[in-house]
This record gives sequence, structure tokens and C-alpha cells, in this order.
Amino acid sequence: MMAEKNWDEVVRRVVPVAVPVSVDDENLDYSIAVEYDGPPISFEVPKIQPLDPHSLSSYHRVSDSRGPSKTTASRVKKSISSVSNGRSNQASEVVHRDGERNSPSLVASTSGEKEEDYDYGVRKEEEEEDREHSSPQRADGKKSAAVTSTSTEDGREDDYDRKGKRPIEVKFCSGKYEREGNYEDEEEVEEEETPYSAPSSSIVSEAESRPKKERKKGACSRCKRTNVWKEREACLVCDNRYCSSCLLKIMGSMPEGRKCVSCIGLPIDESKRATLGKASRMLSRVVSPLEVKQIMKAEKECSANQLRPEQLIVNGKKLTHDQLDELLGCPNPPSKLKPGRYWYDKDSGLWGKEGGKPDIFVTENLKVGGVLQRNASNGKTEVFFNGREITKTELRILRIANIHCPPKTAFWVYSNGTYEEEGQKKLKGNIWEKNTTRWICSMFSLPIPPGHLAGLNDDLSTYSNKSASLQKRLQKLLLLGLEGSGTSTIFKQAKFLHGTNFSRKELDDMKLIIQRNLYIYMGTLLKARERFEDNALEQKKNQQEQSEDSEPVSEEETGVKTDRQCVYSFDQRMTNFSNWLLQIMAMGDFEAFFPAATHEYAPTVADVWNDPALRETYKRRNELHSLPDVAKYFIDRAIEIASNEYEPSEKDILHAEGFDQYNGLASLEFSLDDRNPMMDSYSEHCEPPTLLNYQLIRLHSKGLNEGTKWLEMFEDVSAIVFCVALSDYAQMWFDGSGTLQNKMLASKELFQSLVKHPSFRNTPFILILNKYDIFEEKLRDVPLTTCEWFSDFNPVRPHSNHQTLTSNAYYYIAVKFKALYHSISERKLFVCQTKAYERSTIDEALKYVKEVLKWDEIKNTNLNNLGDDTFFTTEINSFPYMHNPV
Ligand SMILES: Nc1nc2c(ncn2[C@@H]2O[C@H](COP(=O)(O)OP(=O)(O)OP(=O)(O)O)[C@@H](O)[C@H]2O)c(=O)[nH]1
Ligand SMILES: [Mg+2]
Repeated sequence: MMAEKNWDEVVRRVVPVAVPVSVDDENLDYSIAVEYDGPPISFEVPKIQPLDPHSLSSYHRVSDSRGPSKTTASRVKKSISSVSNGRSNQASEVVHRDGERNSPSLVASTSGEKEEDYDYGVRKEEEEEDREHSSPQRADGKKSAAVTSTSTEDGREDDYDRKGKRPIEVKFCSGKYEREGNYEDEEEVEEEETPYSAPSSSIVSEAESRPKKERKKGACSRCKRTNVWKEREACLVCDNRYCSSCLLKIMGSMPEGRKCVSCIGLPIDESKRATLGKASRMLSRVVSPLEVKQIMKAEKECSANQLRPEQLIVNGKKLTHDQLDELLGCPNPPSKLKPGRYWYDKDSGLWGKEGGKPDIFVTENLKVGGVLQRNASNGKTEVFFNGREITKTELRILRIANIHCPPKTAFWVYSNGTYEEEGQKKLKGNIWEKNTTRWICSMFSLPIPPGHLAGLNDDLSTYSNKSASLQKRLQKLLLLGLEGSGTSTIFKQAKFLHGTNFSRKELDDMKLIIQRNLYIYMGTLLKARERFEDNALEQKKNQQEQSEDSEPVSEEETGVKTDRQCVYSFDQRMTNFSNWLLQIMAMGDFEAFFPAATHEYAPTVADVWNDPALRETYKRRNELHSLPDVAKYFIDRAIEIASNEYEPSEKDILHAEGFDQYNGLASLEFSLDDRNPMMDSYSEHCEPPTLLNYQLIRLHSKGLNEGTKWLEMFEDVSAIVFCVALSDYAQMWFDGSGTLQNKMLASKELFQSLVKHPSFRNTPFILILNKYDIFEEKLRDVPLTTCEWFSDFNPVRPHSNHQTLTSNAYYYIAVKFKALYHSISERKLFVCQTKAYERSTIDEALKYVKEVLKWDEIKNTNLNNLGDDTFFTTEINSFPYMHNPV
């Protein structure tokens, strides 16, 4: 009786005067925390601070400034947090199923109602769990006296203020009730925030700000069964994960997508925004394809899952509902908006993340956000666009566009790309008028005014197709490697696979390059012949001097025929040609002579190549570090190639070196089918396969010599594809400073420096081990241990055949790189092998890259606690296309 009286008293103090209070047990609308004094239990019971009802302030104090609010009152009324004997007597949500497996319906029942689907004991246990799910703050079981609203029969509204938008918590602390969370009328208390302050707590969703739960891998949050091999579906709000048997019980008909019933109406965990509307395999197993579609549609479109205006801060000011509508409804809205801080230049329409470069041209003159700040994009260039100090990348583009912009220059830039210098009132031109500027912009992910997108293709058809879609999001792949590793061959194969045909101009350029290369290879051989000849004669002379009294040395031993002759010696005609060509090359006069004299000297080139002295020289090609393997392929056909009628074949194009554009930068856009062979059955029932768009950017290693200058501009790439020639283990090479070193070691150093580069800290790396064919051949003659990095290569079993040895050596090298990568980044390196002349291997490598990116995306968005049986396996080794990825 006494207890009843106390409860009545407490409740009366808490709720507004007008609200009727009943302490009738049957209709109890309130639950009161009482201390647990039951038998020992295995889990920790939440601790409750003793509450002195007489110390309670009245409810009205909360709303002193705003007046009593019915919404808040009802929220208090519905606030339930009961811990009693480990059992709940509170109103709770229970999901009834309509009997139909695929047609679950949600019915909320209050306590006392019996569940028909499963027995009482189980239901009680599930209720416990449901409660745990219903309030993420309580998940750790350590909630203090804070009374947090949870749902009841109309729980969805309970967690929201009257406009139904934002969650509000009522907390009881230090003797008075306070509202916590966001207020609908926040404009009144709007903060004028300066850029770069820590993200306002209000733009970070409630779900985000929660501490991440410690959960056992593969455990279902409801039935607690653990199976690390099984997929789990996560709630978009509380991130609890469920097995397929519990999914429908806990999520019901999913009117807002994948959310626990108790999370319906709550905003999603922002880290899951990218996964909205993307079905999973598990869902497609437990509901029909039609329902998958409906659930995904609801997930994407329902209001609770949309961005809330206050989550966007533009130029330091939170958006209002109307401003968000204006922004999203404008002809060119920012795509894939996430909560965060942005800057917007309303004169030009440029839009970007606070502290960063521009991302897009949105429509100009929108009335959104505050005033654009000078330091909006954190530029340190002393060059300004409409008052904003531009970034280094933008400044580089201005320089490429030949726009004079010394420090302290301020431009007015308009939405069509025209610009004028501040105060001069005279348009100076259009920044984006040149194709090259637009192309470079697209490569560095800088926006181009919408009016300039069309026509971009015209001049740039060389290495860029579908350019009109440049502003849509692409997965950018940066292809890098030490010179000669095969990046341009891989790029050309990608172009053959996914690009347009080579244009007439490209073919003509290619022809000149191949003819020019022919003379360069010849020059390299001739120079080497001279050196070999000198050495041989010198050696002969020394030996003669040393053995004046001894036996004469045989001709075979020294290679020297007479005092002035050896196997490397030319006749006079060949010597004359050699002197002439080497003279031209030494003077750097090659361009003047070429291509006019090419045809004239073609027959001589053939004669020189067939000369025994040059053949002897060629036998020692391993010592000729500047002679590429491909030289023989072209020199063998010297006469044909030097002729006017010569047309490069596809094979010639692939083999040709030096076809680089735009200072070694080349870009190619292409699409890949998103379908995975293992997904076929799922895809049949659901949406048709989508195409994923990629941009392959090849940067010549010369660009890397200039240090990090270029690399910073590629910090937003989705992946680095690093190429290493396997055959380099036995290749010596002069580095930039003129030091001779093993080329594999040089590759290793370059790889290391890229992995350590700050711009790529979070970028996945894929290693392509190329030239597998040459590697196999080379291993016959030169052991892998030749390279000091591989000195411990010591296969235990003797190799039955050369193929096994090659394969072991390949895996050994892959593991060396993986260990190196892991030691720097603590991440996993994905490796695949290619023979760049075989197109199918490049096709497979690109598909492999696609899989790695998908896996990385899923890993990052933490969509599901995927087990190893999923097709996005964490071990991409089982990638169906590839035979040999590691
Ligand atoms: N046999 C064989 N040759 C290859 C392979 N990949 C590339 N090559 C040849 O190796 C040479 C160097 O390849 P490139 O693709 O030009 O290498 P790169 O990375 O562009 O190097 P640079 O152009 O020097 O910067 C070329 O002659 C290619 O034809 C391969 O897998 N097998
Ligand atoms: Mg090349």
C-alpha cells in the first residue's frame, strides 16, 4: 500500500497536472526501477541511483522557457525503464507473423498478451533481448538514472517531437528533467560556427555517436547463436546483427527497411547510408524477390532514413528544411550527400567539403547556408575565387590553363567558367575552355562547369571515352610501376578491351614512335659493341703483356682474332654507319635526322643487325640495361618497319614503347558488369545487373620522380594498382641518381614509398606481378636468389618440373610484398599475376580489382558481419576468375 502511494506520488511529480495517473497494476503505464534482489544471475544488472521522490522538481520546470508541451508529456508518460527480477512487466513490442513466411506483419502487443508463435519462456527471453535492442544506450546494461524513451504501441511517434523528425530524450539528472537531443526550433539557438571547428554533435547522428558495441563475431544478437561462417543482417540503426531465422521476428515487415521493430522511426547509423537500398543475399533468402524490392524502396525513400537539414552545415550555418529542399531540388544538386560541413560559393556554384577542394558545380545563387569564408577550403595559395582561397590542386589547374595568377590575385568566377580579376569589371576568358584543362580537371577530380561537359570528348577521344559523364562518381584506379614494369602495356590492353579503337592520328604517332625506337635500340647495341670490342682488345693486350714468356692464349679464350680484331669488330662500312648514328645520338640531334633518313638507312640497319659482331653483342643483352626485351621483336623486322608503307599491327602497338600522352598521364573510362557469377540466381529475381564505372589512370614513373607533387592530386583514387615485372629480379638498373641497382629492389623501394605516402593512407593496394612469361624463361638460367631480397628462397621439395618452380617462385615473391605491405600499413595486399601480352590475363586482373574494391567498400561500410562463405569473401583468393591471385 505504502509502495503504491509512493509510486503515485512519484508519477504525479513527473507528469503534467492534466495527465491522469493510474497505479493500477493491470493498466500500468509507467515502470519504476527497483533494486534487484533476486537470485544470482550471470549478467550485470544496471545500477540505479536511489531516487528521493521528494527531491524531484516538478515537470513544469523543464518547459519553463517553452511552456509545457504535450509531446514531451506523453514522452515522459511513455518513458519506461523497468528492471525487476530480471523480468519485464512493461509494455513491449512483439512481432506477430501472419502465418505466411514471406508476409510478416507487425502487431504491437502490451505486456500480458500471449504470443502465439512461440512459447512464453522463449518470448520472455526475446522480449528481454528486444528491449536491449530497442535502446542502444542500454545495450551495455549500464544505463544510469537517465530515463530514455522507448517505443510502445505508438512508439514511433514517441521518440520524435511533434513534427516527427528528431529523437528527443528525456533525461533525469540532478533533480530536474532536461530534454536532450535536437529541438525542432533549433533555429532559435543556431550556432554561428566557424569553419574547421569539431563537427557539431548535432550533425552526427545519435547512432554514430554511440560507442560501438563489442560483439562476438558471427553471433546473432537475438538468439545468440554463433556461427562465424554465416552471414548476419544488421539493423541500420542499432547495428545489432541477426541470423536468418531471427531476422523477420526482429524486423517484422520492415516498413523502413532493415531496422529492428524497436528502431523504426529512428535515424539510421550514418556509416550505413551508402548501403541504403542495397539488398543482401540473406534478405533475398528470407523474403520473396518482390518483397526485397519493396523493402529496399522503403529503405531508400522513407522519411526517417532521409538526411535531416541540421545534419548539413553550409558555410558554417545549419540548413533549414526549406534550404535543404532548395538544395536537393535544384537542377544540379550535390550527389550522395552525407551529413557534414560544406562550403558553397553561390556566385560560381562551386561546392565542396569544408577544408577541401571543390567537388561539384551545383546550381548557382541558392539561398543556402552562411557567407562563404576565405578559408573554406583551407587553401594556402593566396589566390582567390570569389573570396575563397583556392587549393593547390586548383592553382595547378590554373597554371595548366595558362592563367596568370601570381600570389594575391583575386578572381570573380562565374557559373559558366568565365572569370575576371577583382575590380577590373572585364571578363578575361573562360578557365575551362581548353580541352586539356577539362581533361586534367577530370583526372584530378576537380569539377567542370556543366556547360562544358558536352564536347569534352572531341579532342580527348584518345584515351577517354564517355567523358560526358565525367562528373558522375567513378572508381578511380591509379596504375603505377617502375619504368618497364608493363603499365603502358596493361593500359593499352585495357583500351583494347574497353576503349574505342585507336584513331588515325594515334596510329600515325605510333608508327613514328616504333620507327624511332628501332634506331634507338640499334644505337644501344652499337654503343655496347664498341665497349665490348674495346674491352676484349684491352684484355688481349694485357694478357699478351703478362704472358710474354708463357704459352700464347687461344683465340676462343679471348674472343680476339688479331691484335686489332675480335668477335665484336665491324668492317669499315658498318663502322662508318655506327659512328654516324652514335654521333647523332650523342649530340642529341636525333630528332633532326629522324624520320627523314629512316627509310634511306633501313637496309643498312638490317645489315648491321645481321652482322656477326652485333649478334655476339646481343648475346650479352643481360648486361645491356637500357635495351628492352622488346628490341628484338622490332629489329628483326627492320626493313618492313622502316618502310613508308608500314602500318603498326595490334601486336606492334602492344609491344611498342613510349606511347605516352600528356606528360605520361593517360586515362581511360570503362564499365564492368557488377554481376558476380555466384550471384546469378539472386540477380535473376532482382534488379538487372548494373554497370560499375571505372577510370584507369596511368601515371608514368617519370611523374613519380618529381616526388609527391603529382601524387597528392590523386589522393581520392579508389585503389592503387601497382605493377612489378617479375623478371626484374635479375635485371640491373640505373636509378634517378645514376646508381646501378637491382631493379626488383628499386621496385620494392618505390612500392614502399607509395604505401607510406600520406595521400594513400586509406587506399587499398593491388599488386600486379607482370611478365610472368619472361619470368618463367629467366628462371631457367638465373636463380631467384640472384636478387638479395629473395636470398632465402629455398623450396624444400625438389621441383619435378619448371612450371612448379616458377609457380613457387611467384608465390614467394607475392608473399614478400604482402609481408612488406602489412608491416607498413597493417592491411592486406591483394596480388595477381599477368602476362601483359595475353589480353585475357589483363581482363581477369581488372575484374579482380573490381572485386577487391567491392570488398573494400563493404568492409568500410560494415554492412554485414560477412562470413567467409559470402561471395565477397575476405580471402579474395577464391575469386572465381583468377587462377593465381594470392
Ligand atoms: N614478354 C612480356 N613483355 C612485356 C610484358 N609486359 C610488358 N612487356 C614489355 O615490356 C616493355 C615495358 O613495358 P611497358 O608497358 O612499356 O612498361 P611501362 O611500365 O610503361 O614502362 P615505361 O614505358 O618504361 O615507363 C615493353 O616492351 C612491353 O612490350 C609481359 O607481360 N611479357
Ligand atoms: Mg611504357
